[in-house]
Amino acid sequence: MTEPLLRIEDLTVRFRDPNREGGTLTALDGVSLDVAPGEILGLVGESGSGKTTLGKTALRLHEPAGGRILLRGRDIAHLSEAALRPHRRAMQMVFQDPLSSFNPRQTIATAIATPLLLHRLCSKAEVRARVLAILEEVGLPAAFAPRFPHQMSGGQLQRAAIGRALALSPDLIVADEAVSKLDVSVRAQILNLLRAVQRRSGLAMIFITHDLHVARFLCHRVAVMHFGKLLEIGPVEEVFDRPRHDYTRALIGTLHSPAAKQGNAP
Ligand SMILES: Nc1ncnc2c1ncn2[C@@H]1O[C@H](COP(=O)(O)OP(=O)(O)OP(=O)(O)O)[C@@H](O)[C@H]1O
Repeated sequence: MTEPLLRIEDLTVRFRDPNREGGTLTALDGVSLDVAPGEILGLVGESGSGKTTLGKTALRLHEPAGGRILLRGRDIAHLSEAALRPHRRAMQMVFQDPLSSFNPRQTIATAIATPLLLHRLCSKAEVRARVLAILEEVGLPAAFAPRFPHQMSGGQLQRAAIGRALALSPDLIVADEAVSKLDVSVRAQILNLLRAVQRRSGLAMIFITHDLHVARFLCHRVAVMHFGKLLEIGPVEEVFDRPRHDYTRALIGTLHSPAAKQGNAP
């Protein structure tokens, strides 16, 4: 078996409990899983089950209370911000709401160019051509380069957000409900784009979604989260067609309902 790109071992994350003075809340409880290079792993589970916490902790946007986060074999769980810097480029996140992930006073071209220059991935002379190539890669004509975020639709902005992440040639993208705010017709286009860029670039993706149709369409494997624990993980068809847990069975029940079979897929 190929070495995993990301290995998460016994990961535990606690937050301060806002409802209990001095209390803590365990958002992730001993979660272990691997992500292979070039794989799309879906994280599904109901609200509050720990999906976002897992995605963000994998990228070290949170520091875990326990466990290991091995990125290409190197444990990054407790690295300082300075020691993390070289790894940051390799791990990018795409959020649910593209509008709030862009600076409203910056054009799309500047938003894509800034991280490229910051990480010294191209020179000032090359950056314009690079930005236009990235826009093209995500299906946006060059005319979008000078636009501001409020001058774009949700789908166009999510394309730009994917482009901004791709620009850094990451090994891993965590997409957190990246299509759930989009209209159904646009949703399918963005899912197709994600699938195409993943195939083209060979990057791995953790795709967080509460929508099981979307998970089934896009992901190779799927992990089911429940109350901060990993309930089961396996190839999409296996988990959806032969779930091992009653909870998973209940969660996917809707997928096999007559309405779902009549083509409500994304
Ligand atoms: N920064 C934080 N501070 C305190 N508690 C948090 C924080 N982030 C998440 N939590 C709590 O951790 C638990 C898991 O939340 P998380 O957002 O990871 O779940 P989720 O499955 O992604 O849910 P959703 O689908 O609603 O985004 C919840 O109880 C949540 O309230």
